Amino acid sequence: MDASDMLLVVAAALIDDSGRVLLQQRPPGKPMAGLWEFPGGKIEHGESPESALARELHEELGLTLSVKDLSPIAFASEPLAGRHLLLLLYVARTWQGEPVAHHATELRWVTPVEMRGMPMPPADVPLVAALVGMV
Ligand SMILES: Nc1nc2c([nH]c(=O)n2[C@H]2C[C@H](O)[C@@H](COP(=O)(O)OP(=O)(O)OP(=O)(O)O)O2)c(=O)[nH]1
Repeated sequence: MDASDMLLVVAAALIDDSGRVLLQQRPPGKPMAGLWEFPGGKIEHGESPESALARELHEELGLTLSVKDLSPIAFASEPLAGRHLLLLLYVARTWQGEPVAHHATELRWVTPVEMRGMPMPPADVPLVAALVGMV
């Protein structure tokens, strides 16, 4: 597989003071509609993973984060729709603003244990397991 076949995606586990993580529900009409995901999206040409994630969190939730607020914790590697998804998961505990669902159907703060019972994309399953051990 050529590197250009890779779908490079960054996502964030935003963790609040009580150890809950913010998930968003994918809207109707998109692939995997209705599933719950970590906010984030594709890295665009010329961006670092961290600057892409800060941009996505601003576009999707209206939050402001500095790249130093983002710590890498896990990644997933999965075939997805004829390509190969590399999903890089970061955690953040500080940001500015209150999240607003600009793209998602709904936002929900959940504990990692509650997250296990929510329908998520296949790539997220091992990421949730990694979060359970660290939040
Ligand atoms: N943001 C996010 N994307 C995920 C997760 N798990 C997972 O498989 N993905 C996939 C779904 C998409 O194929 C891709 C994220 O790209 P995206 O959000 O920019 O793409 P999209 O399909 O929603 O929409 P578009 O930009 O192509 O219109 O990664 C996750 O937890 N968070």
